[in-house]
Amino acid sequence: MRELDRRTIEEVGIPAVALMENVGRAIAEEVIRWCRERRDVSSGSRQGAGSQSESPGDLVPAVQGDAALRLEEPEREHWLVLAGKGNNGGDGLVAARYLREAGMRVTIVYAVEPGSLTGEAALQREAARALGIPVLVHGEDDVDFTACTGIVDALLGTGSRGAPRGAYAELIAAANGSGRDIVSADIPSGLDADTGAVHDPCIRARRTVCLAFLKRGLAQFPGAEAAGEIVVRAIGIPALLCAQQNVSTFLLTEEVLRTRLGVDTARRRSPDGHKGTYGHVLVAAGSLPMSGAGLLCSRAALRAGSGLVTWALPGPLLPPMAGAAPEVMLASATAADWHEASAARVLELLAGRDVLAVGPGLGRFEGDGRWLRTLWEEAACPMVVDADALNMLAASDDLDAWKPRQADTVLTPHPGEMARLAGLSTAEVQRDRIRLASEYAKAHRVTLVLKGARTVIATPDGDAFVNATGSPGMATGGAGDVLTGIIAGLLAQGASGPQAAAFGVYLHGLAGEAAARRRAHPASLVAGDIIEAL
Ligand SMILES: NC(=O)C1=CN([C@@H]2O[C@H](COP(=O)(O)OP(=O)(O)OC[C@H]3O[C@@H](n4cnc5c(N)ncnc54)[C@H](O)[C@@H]3O)[C@@H](O)[C@H]2O)[C@@H](O)CC1
Ligand SMILES: Nc1ncnc2c1ncn2[C@@H]1O[C@H](COP(=O)(O)OP(=O)(O)O)[C@@H](O)[C@H]1O
Ligand SMILES: [K+]
Repeated sequence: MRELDRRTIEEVGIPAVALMENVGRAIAEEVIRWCRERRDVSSGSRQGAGSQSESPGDLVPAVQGDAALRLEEPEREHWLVLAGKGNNGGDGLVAARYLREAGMRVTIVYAVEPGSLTGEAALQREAARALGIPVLVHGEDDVDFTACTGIVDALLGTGSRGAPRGAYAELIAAANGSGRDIVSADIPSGLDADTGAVHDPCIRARRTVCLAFLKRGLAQFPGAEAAGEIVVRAIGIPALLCAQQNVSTFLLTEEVLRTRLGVDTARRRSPDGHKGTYGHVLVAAGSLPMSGAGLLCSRAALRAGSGLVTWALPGPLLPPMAGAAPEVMLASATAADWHEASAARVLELLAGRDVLAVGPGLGRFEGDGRWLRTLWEEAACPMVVDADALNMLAASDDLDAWKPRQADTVLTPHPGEMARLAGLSTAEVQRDRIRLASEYAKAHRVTLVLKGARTVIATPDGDAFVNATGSPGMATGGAGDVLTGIIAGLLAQGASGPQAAAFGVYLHGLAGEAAARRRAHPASLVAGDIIEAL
């Protein structure tokens, strides 16, 4: 049993069966929500075998007053609930009851002889039996997966060890092979909840109802792919215990942004606000071959709501960039290319400005480590460090000797940059993204944004947030420069480092999704589209 469950049950005295009831209900609600959304997408088209079968015993759905458990024409649905012999199976059996109460057809498929269930799961077996929910037993009865409209995977949960064996493996393979939508209880059966290792076989879920808190293995690839959409649902474990138990990894939702991070997700603007109200970003970025990076970053900062943006760039870039984005102010930071002493000019330009974004498209130059160190130590305002500025940071072997920054600092590495920062290979970074990001953020007192699908935002205090917004179309040059601008723009409006980083990543992903929808194909997305979708 998980430590949190144990403490809730033994120390607080909440009965295990009460938790299981909450779990099963949450799973049923998510199944019903799935059915509704699926129907919305297929605009009412009837599907599956449910439509040709009778409703369960001509029952009138008993949950008509409960919106989360209500479904129009529930008899069109016939779900199989695959139940293992442990508590995960017990969760599924409770869900079966609620789905049945909603008027859906439900058949329980036991992986093992039901008489072998014990404890709370055995109680649920009896309740399901008393209600007359149809039962099949793997190995004894034929299970026709094609006759169902969806599958609840309650085979294996956090008590699972190693690759699924025997009946479990056979049911997982059959469920995947059926092509039916699968909603998993807690974790997709076959996934290691801690490491994210995907065993063979492993359920391929459309949605995973993760119970009580985000399991790390679900939040990162390849586990994330098996989990599908992740929903974290409360199950009655007191928040106090979660805090004491150091639950520190969260799925980044609007609610988490509001409650855990204190973000005003409505982004209210004061009716009498003026451009000065919303801050001024200085972007130190761009070089001749990579001028667009600075432009994208500056435009994104404005679209994120910063009142003013000035782009500090090499003088020779000024004429070609003039007018490229009329809203962006330009300031020459050096007569020719970037050089070590130009840090002083950037600091001069920072006077009266609120945030420094540094890195996109800079390139590397002689003395760049000292250049960055000057900015790091002397810029008293919040700072976002990206791209080549991260490589400068990584190349500096005396980072610990740098004067610690007092203002918020946000680093935004992609996995390759993170590898250089941490002295690891990219593969090693990807293997354990959450732990690595958290350790780095705590050790260096920065907010670290480890980019890529399911971006991780780690705070200096040890929290980690996993973002689920975004589109594969965002794997395109310049998308990271846009993110840097967004985070800087939010910092300029008064957000803290963790707030700006988390909200920025969330908004960047939403904009990427919207931009991808606007194109004929996500592959056609370019970074500028993300800015236009903000
Ligand atoms: N009271 C609690 O502790 C609560 C637990 N909850 C649920 O309980 C789950 C954990 O339950 P359990 O600890 O009972 O464990 P599981 O239900 O995950 O599985 C344990 C059972 O599966 C078998 N098994 C393990 N690995 C296997 C493999 N590779 N192949 C085949 N069989 C395997 C074991 O022999 C055991 O019978 C959670 O994921 C969650 O769904 C929730 O109901 C909330 C409350
Ligand atoms: N498959 C994906 N799903 C979601 N977001 C993605 C995906 N691929 C890339 N992104 C996002 O796009 C951005 C790419 O940034 P980066 O690699 O720094 O590109 P660049 O340096 O070209 O700007 C990051 O924010 C990353 O999280
Ligand atoms: K499961």
